[in-house]
Amino acid sequence: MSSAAHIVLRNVSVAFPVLSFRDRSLRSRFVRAVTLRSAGNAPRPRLVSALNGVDLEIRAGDRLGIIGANGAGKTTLLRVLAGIYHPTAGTVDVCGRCLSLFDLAAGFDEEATGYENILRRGLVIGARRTEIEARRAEIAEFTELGDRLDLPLRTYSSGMMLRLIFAVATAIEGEIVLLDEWIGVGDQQFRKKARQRLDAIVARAGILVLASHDIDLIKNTCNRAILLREGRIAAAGSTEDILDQYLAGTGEGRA
Ligand SMILES: Nc1ncnc2c1ncn2[C@@H]1O[C@H](COP(=O)(O)OP(=O)(O)OP(=O)(O)O)[C@@H](O)[C@H]1O
Repeated sequence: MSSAAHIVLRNVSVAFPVLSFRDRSLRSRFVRAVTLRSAGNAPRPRLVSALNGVDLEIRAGDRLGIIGANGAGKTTLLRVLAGIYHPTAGTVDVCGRCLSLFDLAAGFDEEATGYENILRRGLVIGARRTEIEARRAEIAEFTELGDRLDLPLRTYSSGMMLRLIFAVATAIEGEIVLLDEWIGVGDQQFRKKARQRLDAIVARAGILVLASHDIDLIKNTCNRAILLREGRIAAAGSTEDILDQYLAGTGEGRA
């Protein structure tokens, strides 16, 4: 796999327009219509800022941890890197094939069979149809779900569902792996198998970006980290330094 993978973000911001419940309600719309308010008086959405002026360069060999409190912008940043969100300002340059191992439920259809969902989910995480079809048998075997793969997804337990998600996610390779903290999946035996497979994927990837609240996971996986605070990069540096700053901010201190 090429080692030329890189990511450059310049001054990236993401803001979401949000209408309040009151502005969206049918009653409010009806009242506005009967009082003949002009379009100029239509409610303006409030903007929620999720990322603000983010500058970031990630090079081949980097294992970047993204840490920050709830709502700091971690998932939004992963989604920008995956091309799911386009920035409202700034530029994003991602060179290399991205494997998006987060947003676990995306692409699944409750009424479709396990086999059909293998294809759907594979396409969502960035694989080509031919690639998924070529690995179908291998993915099915890894799930250990046997004939149940012919049944609709709505009949699966949550553990079975996780097996399917994980098997698809880790059958495909990417130069850039985007991940959050969902690794603790399934029962004990499956978790061990899953962890080994994920480690192999991460080892082969040129770049890993891991967004997590799990300090040990970041410490054991990443060589660089950024601390996000209210959508901005508050600090960037070695994993050790950034975890120190994060834990000092939360008042937890280091173990
Ligand atoms: N679709 C959306 N519409 C409106 N606001 C959003 C949307 N997605 C995220 N936000 C807001 O953007 C900010 C960043 O959210 P994000 O999910 O990226 O944070 P996070 O760091 O991943 O949080 P957590 O650790 O809780 O998962 C939050 O204020 C959130 O409310």
